[in-house]
Amino acid sequence: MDIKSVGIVGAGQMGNGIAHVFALAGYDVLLNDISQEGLDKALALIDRNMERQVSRDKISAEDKAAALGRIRTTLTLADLGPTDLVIEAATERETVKQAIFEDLQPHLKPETILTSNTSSISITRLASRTDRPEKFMGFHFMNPVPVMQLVELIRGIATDTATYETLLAVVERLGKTAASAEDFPAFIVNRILMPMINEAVYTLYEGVGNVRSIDESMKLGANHPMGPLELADFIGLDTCLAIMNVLHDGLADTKYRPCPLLVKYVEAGWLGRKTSRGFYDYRGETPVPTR
Ligand SMILES: CC(=O)CC(=O)SCCNC(=O)CCNC(=O)[C@H](O)C(C)(C)COP(=O)(O)OP(=O)(O)OC[C@H]1O[C@@H](n2cnc3c(N)ncnc32)[C@H](O)[C@@H]1OP(=O)(O)O
Ligand SMILES: NC(=O)C1=CN([C@@H]2O[C@H](COP(=O)(O)OP(=O)(O)OC[C@H]3O[C@@H](n4cnc5c(N)ncnc54)[C@H](OP(=O)(O)O)[C@@H]3O)[C@@H](O)[C@H]2O)C=CC1
Repeated sequence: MDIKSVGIVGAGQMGNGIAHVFALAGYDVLLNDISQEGLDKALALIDRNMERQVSRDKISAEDKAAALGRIRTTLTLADLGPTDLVIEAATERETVKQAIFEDLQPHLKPETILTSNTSSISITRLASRTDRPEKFMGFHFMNPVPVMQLVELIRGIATDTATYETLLAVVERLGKTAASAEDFPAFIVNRILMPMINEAVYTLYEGVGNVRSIDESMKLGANHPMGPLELADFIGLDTCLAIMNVLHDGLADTKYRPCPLLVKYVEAGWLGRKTSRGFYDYRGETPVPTR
């Protein structure tokens, strides 16, 4: 199938990044969210991130203007009905995602491919609640989307080959690299990355190190571009906890037990960069460790 238009549900950090790369690759993009403020913020961020690419000669000012012209926004989910491909990038909660697919379904063309950018949730289970499990896939972009090369492609048990091949061609047109993962909790990247982040929070919880020493150790001692706690704040602590819960529930192994300190930060509403406070406090000029 030739994909020309893309509907994106959820205009958070992933939704805006996904809209950014699809628009630059020439797709017509329709971005949906439940709040107008969310949509306005996403458009402003896309503009700023594209401007950075212009200033670094990655794209031309004409490319930027054309891409921005291809992005439309809507608060009405049903408006995504005529698009060829839908990418759900709303909050990492299964009930939220299921409700979106249920509400969207009556408005879709029969041939529209449905995908979720979920970090961890079963694709087979999400697909089984729709009218098209054979045209449903996990389409997992990495954060920040304009920079990260990888896209994980996850087939549910019922996904057909044509759908997989269509998405493979889309990834190629985006100039990114696809990796196929089987549909087990958190797939490949987060199966490996999230237990490391959770272990970093245990290292903090048990007093082995403080926020700064843990992050410095992994940056300077293991050459990670960001320390694990800085990265957790960047991803969102609510998302990190949701992924750990999916691993813990889905694999029934205590080694995936979310650190109680991670739970406490989420309970406090300290979700990382997006709420200006997490393992670091971002409200001042420079981030200040909270422990
Ligand atoms: C949770 C999940 O389900 C899965 C996940 O996504 S897990 C998270 C995966 N992501 C990571 O692990 C990210 C780890 N961090 C990094 O790789 C780096 O810190 C980083 C790329 C984010 C920033 O790198 P940096 O060197 O500190 O910053 P900076 O020099 O400003 O940026 C590097 C490049 O990225 C670009 N960039 C950064 N953020 C950008 C954005 N949002 N949009 C466009 N470009 C961006 C910059 O323009 C710059 O480009 P050039 O090298 O071409 O000049
Ligand atoms: N953060 C990351 O590093 C990565 C995240 N992901 C996955 O991407 C998805 C989105 O994550 P992320 O962008 O970080 O999360 P954010 O919290 O930044 O954004 C989620 C967005 O979805 C909106 N939303 C919530 N419910 C609905 C709904 N019913 N309809 C439309 N929009 C809705 C939220 O609005 P409001 O704020 O008003 O609630 C918010 O704007 C998750 O599944 C996550 O696991 C995948 C790869 C990396």
